[in-house]
Amino acid sequence: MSTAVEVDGTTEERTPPVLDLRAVTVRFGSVPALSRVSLALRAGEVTCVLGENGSGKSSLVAVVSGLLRPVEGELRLDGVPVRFRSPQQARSRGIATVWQDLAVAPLMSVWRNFFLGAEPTRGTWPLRRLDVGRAEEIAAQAMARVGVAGLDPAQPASALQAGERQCLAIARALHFGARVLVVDEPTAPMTIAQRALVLQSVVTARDSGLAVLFVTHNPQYAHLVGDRFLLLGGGRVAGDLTREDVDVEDLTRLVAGGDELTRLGEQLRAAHPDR
Ligand SMILES: Nc1ncnc2c1ncn2[C@@H]1O[C@H](COP(=O)(O)OP(=O)(O)OP(=O)(O)O)[C@@H](O)[C@H]1O
Repeated sequence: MSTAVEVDGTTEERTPPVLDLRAVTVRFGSVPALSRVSLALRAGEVTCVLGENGSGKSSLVAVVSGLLRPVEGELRLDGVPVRFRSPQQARSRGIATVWQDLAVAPLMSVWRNFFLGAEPTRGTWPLRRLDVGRAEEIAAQAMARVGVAGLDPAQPASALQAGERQCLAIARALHFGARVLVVDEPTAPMTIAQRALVLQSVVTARDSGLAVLFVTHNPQYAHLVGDRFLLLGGGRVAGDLTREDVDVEDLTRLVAGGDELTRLGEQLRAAHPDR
């Protein structure tokens, strides 16, 4: 089912969101980390979240991933209100998160990290055995799909570079049928080649029909892959723009004016202290 919306006087068909945040508020004590943030994530679309430190990006990731529960507002999955009690629950509903400080089990092989308990087996009980060959083949194919070709799946995960680790998590999400992919880009230094790998795998996920939420500090990277841009300032939505609204220079200017975004958020809060 799709809905028709008016865009510049023309009627455009838009699919309904997979995941919809409606006026979500999150507080830490009396500090509002997010204030009435709304956001619709659609299949085959990358939504980039941008904002300076403390603007609420991690809180937004935590809400979507089931780590934080909003005090106000709601999440809807396929139009139905949901309340995730844990990241496991969000994951079981098809929301895969690639955390900023993503951990891998460094001494375990790449394929073990890929399956993490969901390994393929062969034979029937009581002779059921782990099918290592098949597991390696699937992991290697899944990694190649996100742009990491020719990888030895038997090597320890510690041999992977930072971007490849993120790709491993994205490859898992694709293989296990996630519908929403949340990528919180690491702020730690990464080579351009590693960043490019992550961006490429975000595009692969989008082209495979996932709804992608991509959190980044970098407007250039955002503009390379984003269909929509959510600008946060002081926990509020300070801008919700599409590719048609902004070119990369506009986006860079808006994000570089992070202080302005924060001030705007504070002004909005002062104007509506009850919200
Ligand atoms: N665990 C916490 N306890 C108290 N306040 C918190 C906590 N986590 C975040 N905050 C506050 O909530 C607000 C939003 O923080 P958040 O970490 O979501 O921003 P961010 O945009 O992800 O920042 P960064 O880019 O530095 O990670 C900030 O004012 C922050 O100080």
